[in-house]
Amino acid sequence: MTEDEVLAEFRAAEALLEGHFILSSGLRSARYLQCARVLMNPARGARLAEALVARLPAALRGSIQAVVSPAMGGVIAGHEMGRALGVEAMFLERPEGVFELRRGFRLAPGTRVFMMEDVVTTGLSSREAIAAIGRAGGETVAAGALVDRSSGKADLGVPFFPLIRLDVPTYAADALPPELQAIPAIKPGSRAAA
Ligand SMILES: O=P(O)(O)OC[C@H]1O[C@H](OP(=O)(O)OP(=O)(O)O)[C@H](O)[C@@H]1O
Ligand SMILES: O=C(O)c1cc(=O)[nH]c(=O)[nH]1
Ligand SMILES: [Mg+2]
Repeated sequence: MTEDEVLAEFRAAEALLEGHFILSSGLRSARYLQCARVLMNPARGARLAEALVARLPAALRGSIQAVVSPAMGGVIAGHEMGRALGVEAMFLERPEGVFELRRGFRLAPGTRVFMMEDVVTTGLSSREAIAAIGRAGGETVAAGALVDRSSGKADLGVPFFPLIRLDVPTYAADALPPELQAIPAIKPGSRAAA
């Protein structure tokens, strides 16, 4: 699947939003990739996961033993990656503020994990997820995301395979351009405000 074909899936899902958004990191942006709208169509989610799996080096692909993803945004993306890779998919959640495996999910020591996100902006959520996988005994051998909007800046500490890379500007809350200052901000994600 080409970058244009992936973007066409996002457009068809009405997932390319414009406005004034408060991101998980607290940064602001005039654009938001609403992956939940992409993944609400199971066939579309499966197509995108298969496209990402097809991009993984064969040796890596064959070595992955589990997919782990950070809730909420990563849950469906991770589940579809598990289906495409033929391995189990689990998710991390943070009801007490720090990502952990719950619900009986567990990793045998040394399990080779693919960490799957929906979107990477600063990479903080991904790094927190990878740290939680390590605490649970797993080894994150690579990470993926539907979208890397970090402009190539996010360093996850493991090989990273985004389906598409987008260059989308972000701004500190006290350095907004006039067009964003003029619009009320909304916060679509679920991380508690800092
Ligand atoms: O790279 P980062 O700067 O960490 O930003 C990306 C993260 O932000 C969003 O999640 P959010 O924290 O909004 O919560 P959600 O997944 O529960 O919607 C998204 O799902 C990623 O997890
Ligand atoms: O950084 C984020 O929180 C974020 C950006 C984006 O475009 N989409 C999303 O779901 N989260
Ligand atoms: Mg998230």
